Amino acid sequence: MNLARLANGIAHAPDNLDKTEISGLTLDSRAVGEGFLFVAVSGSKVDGARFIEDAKAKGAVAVLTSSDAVVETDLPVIRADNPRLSAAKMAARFYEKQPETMVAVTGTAGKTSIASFLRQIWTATGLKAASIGTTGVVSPSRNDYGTLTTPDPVALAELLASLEGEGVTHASMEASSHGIDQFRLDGVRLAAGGFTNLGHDHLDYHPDLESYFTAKMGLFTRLLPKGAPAVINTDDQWSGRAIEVATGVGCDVRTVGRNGSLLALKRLEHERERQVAEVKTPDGIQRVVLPLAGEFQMSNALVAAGLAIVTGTPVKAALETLENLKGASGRLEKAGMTAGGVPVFVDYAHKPEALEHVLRAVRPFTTGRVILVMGCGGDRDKTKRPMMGEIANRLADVVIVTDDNPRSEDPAVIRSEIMAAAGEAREIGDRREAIRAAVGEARTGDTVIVAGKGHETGQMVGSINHPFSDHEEVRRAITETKA
Ligand SMILES: CC(=O)N[C@H]1[C@@H](OP(=O)(O)OP(=O)(O)OC[C@H]2O[C@@H](n3ccc(=O)[nH]c3=O)[C@H](O)[C@@H]2O)O[C@H](CO)[C@@H](O)[C@@H]1O[C@H](C)C(=O)N[C@@H](C)C(=O)N[C@H](CCC(=O)O)C(=O)O
Ligand SMILES: Nc1ncnc2c1ncn2[C@@H]1O[C@H](COP(=O)(O)OP(=O)(O)OP(=O)(O)O)[C@@H](O)[C@H]1O
Ligand SMILES: N[C@H](CCC[C@H](N)C(=O)O)C(=O)O
Ligand SMILES: [Mg+2]
Repeated sequence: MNLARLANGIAHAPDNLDKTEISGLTLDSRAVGEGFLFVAVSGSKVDGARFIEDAKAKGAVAVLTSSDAVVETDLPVIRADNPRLSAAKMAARFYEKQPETMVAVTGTAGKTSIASFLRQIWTATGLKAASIGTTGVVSPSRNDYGTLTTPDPVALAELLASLEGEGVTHASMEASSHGIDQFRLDGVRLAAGGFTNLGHDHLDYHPDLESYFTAKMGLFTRLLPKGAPAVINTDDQWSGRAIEVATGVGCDVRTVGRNGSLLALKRLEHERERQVAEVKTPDGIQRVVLPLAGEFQMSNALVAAGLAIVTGTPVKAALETLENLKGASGRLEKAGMTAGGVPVFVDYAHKPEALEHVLRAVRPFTTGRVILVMGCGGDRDKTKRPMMGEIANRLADVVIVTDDNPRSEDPAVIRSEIMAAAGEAREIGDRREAIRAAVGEARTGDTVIVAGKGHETGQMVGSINHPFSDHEEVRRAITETKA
């Protein structure tokens, strides 16, 4: 694409760019190819401007950087006040196509589940749908493992174009606070947005909870077009504030939950691994069956149904399809059952509120003890550690503290910070051994939860990701215990 056209109205380009053709763009010099525009931004670790010469050596033909950056290069330099935002807009212009109906969901917990549920509702009603998020990308023709919750803007734009090329018309995606803050979604043409809840997470990145909330609200204040529907869960401490913000910027706010204006949860009965609800809808009361345990899953299902409804799915169909929903991988997922009939769940709770919800969710059908295996990630918000230790100690009967992606930190130090608040908890650093111990001591009536890694397929120690799956380890432990 012609560079002058690519930059037009998005960034200030020198006058002589009419003849420069761009074959791609990237924020990472390591990904530059022949004929690329290199976007040099200052990051949390380094200043991308340091890599302009590397980018040039790899074939970059122009640079986009901030208005005030001092750069020395003979490549043409395009300037913008906010080069991350400009990069997202340029990527959208470069790749052009996107699924016709794009929906993004934000909040501390439930995004992956909702993105998956929404894709399943759309698919069940005959649409070609995809979901994009922490667990990867799922579409009628792919099931790719993911790394980031919200991909970088260029990868995202490329992905959306390729989904459109596959014939996908509806796509749901997760908007992480990092993603919103770093302008990764600013090129996405959104039809609707959703909000789940706000809890303690990522306070290593955001200065405090208030700024974390403000970042999340960027979905409504910046990313949704004026008048677009915003589906908000009513049952969180932050729901009122989120409704206020979304209403204030002119979103068409529809709420779901106990006091929902679109979908109101009137009665909820928990059975062992499913729940039955009565939901008040604009078309009257409808019975809803959800084949998943945990009240939080009902909340997620209602947000997903709400998002389907505001993007055109009939109310009755949206709620009926919930009966066949599959949980997202590693979200309170039964990974196996011991010989004594003890269910062993793998769950992605790696933050306080999630852990609390999951421990509460299994209590109604646990006649014996709740046995929990948990840890906390290295190089991530350290203040979560004692909070999660305290919750584990208060809500589980047996707690085994183990490793969960120590990354560059000393795993023993991470464990000790959890242990300091975890009462009688036991410490078994080796996650495989910890899972084996939990499964080994489970008796009929107990429930085992292995928390923190969910769908992940590796244990990150230093910078090496060692293959590791909680699902596999649970199955192995069950087999070994039976033998
Ligand atoms: C803290 C964080 O979010 N960092 C993201 C951010 O990096 P940054 O801009 O701060 O990077 P930096 O290392 O300081 O480098 C600055 C710039 O120089 C560039 N560079 C760097 C080295 C080089 O050799 N050449 C080069 O061009 C980098 O590509 C970057 O553009 O922008 C990059 C490009 O989009 C992201 O890849 C990177 O994600 C890192 C890998 C990451 O781990 N992010 C996590 C924390 C994250 O985003 N998580 C959220 C939430 C998860 C959830 O709870 O669901 C997510 O959406 O996944
Ligand atoms: N609505 C909810 N309220 C509280 N906890 C939840 C809710 N939904 C899911 N959880 C808990 O949070 C974990 C992560 O759920 P999910 O992956 O759907 O959320 P997420 O917002 O995508 O999280 P992440 O930001 O880590 O990717 C689940 O395994 C469960 O423990
Ligand atoms: N997207 C989350 C994943 C955390 C998963 C947990 N297993 C950990 O390593 O802390 C993050 O990067 O904070
Ligand atoms: Mg997620």
